[in-house]
Amino acid sequence: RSTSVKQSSLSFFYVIPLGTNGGLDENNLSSYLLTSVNNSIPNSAYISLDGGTVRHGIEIAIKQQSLPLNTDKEMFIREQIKAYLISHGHLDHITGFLINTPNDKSGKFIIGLNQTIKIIRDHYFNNQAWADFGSTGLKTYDYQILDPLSTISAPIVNTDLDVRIFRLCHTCPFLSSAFLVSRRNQPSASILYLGDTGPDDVEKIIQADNTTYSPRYLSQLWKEMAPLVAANQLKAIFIEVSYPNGRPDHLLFGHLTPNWLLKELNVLKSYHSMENVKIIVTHIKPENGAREKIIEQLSRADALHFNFVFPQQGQAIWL
Ligand SMILES: Nc1ncnc2c1ncn2[C@@H]1O[C@@H]2COP(=O)(O)O[C@H]2[C@H]1O
Repeated sequence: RSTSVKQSSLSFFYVIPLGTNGGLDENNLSSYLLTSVNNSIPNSAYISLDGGTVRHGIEIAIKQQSLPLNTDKEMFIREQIKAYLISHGHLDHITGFLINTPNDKSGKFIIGLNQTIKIIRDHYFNNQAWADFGSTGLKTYDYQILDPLSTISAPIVNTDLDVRIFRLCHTCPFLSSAFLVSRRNQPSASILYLGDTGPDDVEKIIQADNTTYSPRYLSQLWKEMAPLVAANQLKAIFIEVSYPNGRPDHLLFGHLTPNWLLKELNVLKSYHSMENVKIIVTHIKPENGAREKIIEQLSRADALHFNFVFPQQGQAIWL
């Protein structure tokens, strides 16, 4: 079973995976360039969803001809990546972005939850771990803090894209987030990018009186996505599967397996058929044939309701 991610006259978005794995290989960490497509031509203004591997991913993308062969990677980073949307502050989602900050062009925004921006300010841009390229220092970047309780999308400056944020649990109560990125201009369309997340049934906070509380952020997210799926506006969901089945729940560290992913996606499918939404599987931990196992585990009968895509570094995806 294969799902086409090739160019079509009906494409709304162009995605270049700069890094697809969940850790271990520093050359291939979570990062996805996204731009809108009009008349089959990708717009030159990209955003970066997470920033794990940046420069090396662009080199691979040029080799794969997902970017023109004469692309100058330095110029591309400076001129064509307009904003970094960071799902959470873990190093594997931000390290490539950080390393490239000294040569970046000013006037860009780092976009995320208040909690994520605080990690960047306090732990990276603190003149100890790294120079302060933020708004309190060298001012290369400004911070765009998004409110997860707002139902309105915010513009991403210098692009034709808008964004809305949602909270996720990644070892509760540590927060990660999901971005709903939408085209501002007609025809409208959206993609949903999730940072790391554990399953609702596993992510629990133990309270002071020893009772547990489950925020169930994924179930809230699926409820919000259902109308977009029904309207055929949601083109893709980028969601993680870090480990193959069999990983015990207490060793998930805030991640999903194929079984947990299917359990979550079936909640969304209970609202509407998912046949028109591509499910782009991110963040596989590159160990012990995990990728092959996960692909196999997501091809079983109960997975056939979903169009899974397994992205490869540098290989473009048209949505
Ligand atoms: N308790 C733990 N023991 C060992 N490894 C851990 C533990 N918690 C987190 N990790 C690892 O630290 C990583 C941080 O990034 P990830 O969440 O992608 O994946 C996490 C695991 O690989």
